[in-house]
Amino acid sequence: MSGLLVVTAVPAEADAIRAGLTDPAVTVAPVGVGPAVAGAATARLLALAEAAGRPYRAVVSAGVAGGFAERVAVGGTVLATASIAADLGAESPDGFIPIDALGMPPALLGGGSTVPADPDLLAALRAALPEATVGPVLTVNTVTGTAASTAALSRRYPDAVAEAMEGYGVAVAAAQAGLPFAELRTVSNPIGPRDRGAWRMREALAALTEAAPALS
Ligand SMILES: O=C(O)c1cccc(C(=O)CC[C@H]2O[C@@H](n3cnc4c(=O)[nH]cnc43)[C@H](O)[C@@H]2O)c1
Repeated sequence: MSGLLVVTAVPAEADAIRAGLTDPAVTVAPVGVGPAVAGAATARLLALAEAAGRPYRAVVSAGVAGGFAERVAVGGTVLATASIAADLGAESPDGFIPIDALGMPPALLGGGSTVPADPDLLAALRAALPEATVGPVLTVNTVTGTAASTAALSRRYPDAVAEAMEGYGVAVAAAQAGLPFAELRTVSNPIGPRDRGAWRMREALAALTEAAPALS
């Protein structure tokens, strides 16, 4: 059995994690931005490792994220209790309806729009990162960029601590392979009106390096 597979979106996130890793059995793979490419690439990496007789033992989606300002500061670290596909569903005049509430047969929904973190893996990460903010992390296809959509998202997911773009896709790939999953994020920007210049990427990448020893 191989070690842990850590999936990031971009190479800068992978480099930051590698810089802090203490366990040589951890593989870090940058696979692209968004849940579709992240899910497909993770599934392929898991299948190749299994076919080679060296299956991974667990999967972590890791990288930077937007944080809900009242719950986590820029530069802070977040651990997901669940990864939620926040925009998977239907709009209606009465508001957003999550895919789970559309009346589809359960077999068509996979795990639904919420994939909980593996309890043991999450407990190990929490023990190693006691300062981390813990709560649901949303997966979005579109970076939230207005005050109105931030407020709407916050109303729909009042416990959510952060949003990113890959966690749910990676989680579904891990679940299909029967592997434990967790999501670890560091906050590069507050969720809110778009201000790309205010993203603190360097600070968030440094926090990823600091958190990396927890990945073992
Ligand atoms: O400049 C942009 O608007 C932009 C749009 C998409 C991706 C990026 C990246 O730099 C990719 C990195 C990665 O960052 C995660 N991330 C960071 N902050 C947020 C956020 O506020 N909302 C959603 N995702 C965020 C995400 O996982 C990207 O893959 C730049």
